[in-house]
Amino acid sequence: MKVGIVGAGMVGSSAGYALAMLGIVSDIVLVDRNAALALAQAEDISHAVPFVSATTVIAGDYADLTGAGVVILAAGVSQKPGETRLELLERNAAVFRDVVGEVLRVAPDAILLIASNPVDIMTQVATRLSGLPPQRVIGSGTILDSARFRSLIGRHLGISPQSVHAYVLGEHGDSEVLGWSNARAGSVSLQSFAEQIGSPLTDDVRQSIDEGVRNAAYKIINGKGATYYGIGAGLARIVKAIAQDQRDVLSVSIVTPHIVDVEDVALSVPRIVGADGVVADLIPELEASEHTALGRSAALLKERVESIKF
Ligand SMILES: NC(=O)C1=CN([C@@H]2O[C@H](COP(=O)(O)OP(=O)(O)OC[C@H]3O[C@@H](n4cnc5c(N)ncnc54)[C@H](O)[C@@H]3O)[C@@H](O)[C@H]2O)C=CC1
Ligand SMILES: CC(=O)C(=O)O
Repeated sequence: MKVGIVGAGMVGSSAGYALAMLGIVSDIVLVDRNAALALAQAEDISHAVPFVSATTVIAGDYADLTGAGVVILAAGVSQKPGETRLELLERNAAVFRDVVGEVLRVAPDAILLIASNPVDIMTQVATRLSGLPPQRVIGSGTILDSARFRSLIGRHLGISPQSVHAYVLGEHGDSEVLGWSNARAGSVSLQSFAEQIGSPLTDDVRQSIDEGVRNAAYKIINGKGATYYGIGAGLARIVKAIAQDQRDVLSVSIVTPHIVDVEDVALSVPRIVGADGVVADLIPELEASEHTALGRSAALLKERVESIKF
């Protein structure tokens, strides 16, 4: 499969690097309005390829995306220290008005994989601009937040994050909802396992994990200006599910007809991802407080998406 990446900055190039390291696609094409940057990133990534895979990595123009199975959209501006994701909306919506049409002109059958922030709203913008079915316009959503959640739970319990099954729901942003009530260590409820090993999930522990997940991006951006390795790996993980028709359960964002009391809003719940994009949703049973918080998150996103013209 050929994968296109529009936006060859930190996120786009990290996704390209992660994909090249996985070695699961034949071709990666990087496109950026800064052609020199795209070329430099492609060259650099291609020099890592001989160590692990045979993926061809080039820089190109939109025409070079012809035949792509997936196109990642990581173009636009990113947060400055202290800035929220939602503050990027108008600028990145303007970028998508140019980019989405260009991509579809040459790759009408591609699944669009959205990374640019605010990712849920950009997913809804891309869905509307493209006219594609929502299942084929997938935002990375809370895949990164779920990884952060699993990582912090795993650390607390002393088990691998891959053995923690836990999802962050709703917005990829400040209103996100950590799904504590559904979280599992292996097949055991988190609370039960934590008590068995004498490391209970006290209110303080939960609070500290919640803050660690919710504020991760702010802390990293303060420290090094941007986040990119985590989302790069997350995007590669979604491409793998599509390229290999894996039907993996991943928390990703698509326009969802109905969630809590909100209609037609893009946000994340666990969904099954395969060759045709999102194949089905796994709407979790939530505790009352989580259900209310998910409704608030959905309503906030809906209000913001209705505030922009596209
Ligand atoms: N979904 C997620 O979990 C995450 C999303 N992000 C978001 O990803 C986006 C990219 O972030 P970075 O790579 O750090 O930014 P960056 O500034 O390093 O890269 C953005 C690239 O987009 C290019 N670009 C801008 N307008 C363009 C256009 N019209 N056509 C083609 N290329 C264009 C720029 O030349 C630049 O190279 C941001 O919106 C950021 O907030 C960042 C981290 C995590
Ligand atoms: C920047 C961003 O969206 C993140 O790292 O979560």
